[in-house]
Amino acid sequence: MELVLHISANLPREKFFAHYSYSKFFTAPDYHRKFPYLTRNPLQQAKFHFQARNTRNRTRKFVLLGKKQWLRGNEQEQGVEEEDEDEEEEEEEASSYSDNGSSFLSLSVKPDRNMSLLDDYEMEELVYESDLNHRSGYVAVLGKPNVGKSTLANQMIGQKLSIVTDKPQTTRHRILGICSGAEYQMILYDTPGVIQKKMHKLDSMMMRNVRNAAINADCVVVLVDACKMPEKIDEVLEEGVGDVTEKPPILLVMNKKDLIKPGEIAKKLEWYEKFTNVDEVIPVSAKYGHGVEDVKDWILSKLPIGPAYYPKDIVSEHPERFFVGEIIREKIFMQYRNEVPYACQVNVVSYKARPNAKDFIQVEIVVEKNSQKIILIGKEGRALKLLATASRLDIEDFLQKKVYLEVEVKVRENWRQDEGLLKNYGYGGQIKAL
Ligand SMILES: Nc1nc2c(ncn2[C@@H]2O[C@H](COP(=O)(O)OP(=O)(O)OP(=O)(O)O)[C@@H](O)[C@H]2O)c(=O)[nH]1
Repeated sequence: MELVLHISANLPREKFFAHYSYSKFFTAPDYHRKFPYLTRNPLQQAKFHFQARNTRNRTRKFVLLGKKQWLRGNEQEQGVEEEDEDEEEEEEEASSYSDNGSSFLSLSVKPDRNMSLLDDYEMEELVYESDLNHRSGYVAVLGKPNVGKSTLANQMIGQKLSIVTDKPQTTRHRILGICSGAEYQMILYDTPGVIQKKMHKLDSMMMRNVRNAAINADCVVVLVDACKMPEKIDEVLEEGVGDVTEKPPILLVMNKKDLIKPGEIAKKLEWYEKFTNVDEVIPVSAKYGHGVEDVKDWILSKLPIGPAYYPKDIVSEHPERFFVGEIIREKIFMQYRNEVPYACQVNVVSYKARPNAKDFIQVEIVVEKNSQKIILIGKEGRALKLLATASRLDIEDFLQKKVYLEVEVKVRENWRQDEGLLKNYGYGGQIKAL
C-alpha cells in the first residue's frame, strides 16, 4: 500500500528539502526552486506519493522512494499532511524495508531502463517518451589530468557542475551531468583524470571509479590536449575500458584547439586518425564552446533508441551539499599554492535548512599535517576568512539563497592512504545518504 501525502502549495522548498539528502538539482526557476523533485532512490525501501502545486497553480504528483523515517515525526511541523487511511499498516510495511544506520547510494550502477525513473505525471506529460526516435544513454568522459574534461562536460550541460582549475586532478568524484534535448538524453560521467603514478590509495580508488564509469557507458569520449605532442591513448583506454570485451564506440576529442595554429590542428588530427584505434577524431575548444555541438552530434549517433532515464529538467543526481563541498574545494585550489590543495578534503558535516534564518552549513577541511593547517588558517585566521567568504558568495549564487557558512580545519594524518576514511569521504564510488 502506498502512503499519499499532500504538500501545501506554499511549503518552502528548504523545509521540505531537509527531509532527504538524495535530491535533484533543477534549473527551472519558479517551480523547481520551490519543490525539489522527489524521485527514484536506488534503495527503494518505501514509496511515497506527494502532490504539490506550482506557481502557475498546476498540480503535480511526486513519488518519493525512500525511507519512511525521513518524514516520520516531523510531518505536521513541516507542513506536510498525511492523507492515509491505514497508517499503521503502512508504517509496518515501510519499517520492514528500512535499516537504521546511514545508507549508501551507488553512483556506478546504471539503472534498468525498464524500471521507469519517471513518475505518472511525467509519463503523461512527456509525450516524446513514446517517440521512436528518442535516444538516451551513458557517456564516459576519459582523459589525462588537465585536458579539459570538466570544461567540456560543463559546456555540454550548459552550466557549471564540475570544478575547473588550472591544476591537474581537481576532479575527484565522478559528476553525473545530464544533458537533455527534446529528442535525447546523455548522461555524462566526468571522471577523475587518469593517473599514471599511483601515489596514494586515494588515486587507486579514483581509478576504480573511472573504470566503473566506462563499463557502464554506451560510448566513450577520450580527451587529449591539442598543445601536447600527439601520443597514443592506449593507456587511457586500457585504464578506462581495458577489460571490457565489447568496447563501446570511442570518440577522440582534441581539446584546446584555440591554443594552436590551424595548420598544426590538421597535422595532429591526421596523426590521431592514423595511430589511434578510435571511431572518430573531433578538434574542439571546450573553453570557448567551439566544436562542442559536433561532439554532441557524435554521441547522439551512438546512443541507443530509448526513453529518458531522468526527467528532462534534471542536470545532475548529486545532492546539493555535494556541490557545496566542490565549490569550497575550487576556492582552495584558487587561493593556496603547491601541495596544500591536494592534501585537502572538504566534508560538509551539516547542512541545516532553516525556514526563518539563513541555511546553516558546517564544513570541515581535512589536511594531512599541522603545517598545512597553519597555512590554511593564515595569520590571525585571515586566509581562512577569505576562503570562507569567497566560498559563501559562490554557494549563495549556486543555491540562490543566503547561507551561514562555518569552516573548521582538522588534521588527519595520511588520510589519503586510509581506505576506511576514503570510503567515508565518498571515494568508494558511492555517496552517503544521510
Ligand atoms: N585555452 C583553453 N583552455 C582550456 C580549454 N579547455 C579547458 N581549458 C583549461 O584547462 C584547464 C583544465 O581544465 P579542466 O576542465 O579542469 O580539466 P580536467 O581534465 O577536468 O582536469 P582534471 O580535474 O585534472 O581531470 C583549465 O584551466 C581550463 O580552463 C580549451 O578549450 N582551451
